[in-house]
Amino acid sequence: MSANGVSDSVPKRAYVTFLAGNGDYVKGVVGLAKGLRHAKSLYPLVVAILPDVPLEHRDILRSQGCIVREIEPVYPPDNQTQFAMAYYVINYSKLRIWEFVEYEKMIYLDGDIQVFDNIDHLFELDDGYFYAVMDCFCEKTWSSSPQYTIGYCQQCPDKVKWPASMGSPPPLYFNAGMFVYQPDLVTYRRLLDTLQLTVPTSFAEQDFLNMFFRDIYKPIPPVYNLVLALLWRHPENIDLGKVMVVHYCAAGSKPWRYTGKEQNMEREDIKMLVKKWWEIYEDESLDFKGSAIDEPRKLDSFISALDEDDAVNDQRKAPSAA
Ligand SMILES: O=c1ccn([C@@H]2O[C@H](COP(=O)(O)OP(=O)(O)O[C@H]3O[C@H](CO)[C@H](O)[C@H](O)[C@H]3O)[C@@H](O)[C@H]2O)c(=O)[nH]1
Ligand SMILES: O[C@H]1[C@H](O)[C@@H](O)[C@H](O)[C@@H](O)[C@H]1O
Ligand SMILES: [Mn+2]
Repeated sequence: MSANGVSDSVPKRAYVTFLAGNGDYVKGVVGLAKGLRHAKSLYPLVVAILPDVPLEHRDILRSQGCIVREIEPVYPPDNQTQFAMAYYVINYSKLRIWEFVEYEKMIYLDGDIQVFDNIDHLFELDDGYFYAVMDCFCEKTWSSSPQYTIGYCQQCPDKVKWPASMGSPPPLYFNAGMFVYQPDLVTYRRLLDTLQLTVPTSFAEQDFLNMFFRDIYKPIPPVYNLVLALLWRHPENIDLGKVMVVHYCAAGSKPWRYTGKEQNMEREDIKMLVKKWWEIYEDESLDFKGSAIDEPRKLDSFISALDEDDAVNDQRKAPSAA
């Protein structure tokens, strides 16, 4: 038994997301915390936050039952950020989540993801691999890639075949908005060291993680991270009724900013998915009812303080030797 009465044999698992800045992504994280509760997930949501997240937002997250952990930003090598899309550069800080070794296994979810069904079973996947959903190369965000240029997508590799003249086809590439991984300090150090030797590329840490974990990457089905563009680019690969996790990553699809004006956003399936996100976000019955959970390190010192109190109490209760 550990000090807080939880059996040590229960595997230490948690969901984890990332939050930066004082903008409206905090809404996404609140929505995600409520979505995990709605799906009756057994594990908490840790929010790795950059120092620029304001106090009011941290309080909102704690009041929603999240475990808030401040992390230091991670920067790519000096003066080379111009190669990555500016908007994505802060995502290198995500690498800090490998440091969360008080958990044996974690599921990372972007703040613009919603979980509509319980996915706790993903924690049972074999150790030693990196699990994530294969991305799609068909949207304009990919327009500077060779894949996009020739119309090749790993979602339908036989439609436009990778020409032999271009060498072997690119290795499988995952979307880094959702993945199952094991925190580990050796890996953490290697990630940070390797980053300093790596020239940043368009999709920042997503490209980097793809390169780093290439040999142990195992694809999982798109039901665990529906990259919305799959709905119009590869509808034959998607059965919407079976989708458990939705990633509102397509341009104009963030539910808290949705106007319906951008391309594809007028689609009925998109309107339905945005509505479903709002239903969870606005459902007061999904608000956290317990008392705010402090970050683990502080909780540890709180527990040891309690233990000290117990020791004092025990002394008080102990019959006098005299
Ligand atoms: O101002 C911001 C911007 C981003 N984020 C966090 O960073 C995550 C990633 O940003 P987006 O979700 O907007 O990015 P995309 O989904 O379009 O990007 C994809 O490519 C990125 C490349 O850097 C990352 O890998 C990301 O996880 C992956 O889903 C957000 O969900 C959110 O958790 C913030 O907190 N504040
Ligand atoms: O991570 C990116 C991002 O999510 C984009 O919105 C999407 O178009 C890309 O396919 C993906 O690689
Ligand atoms: Mn995202």
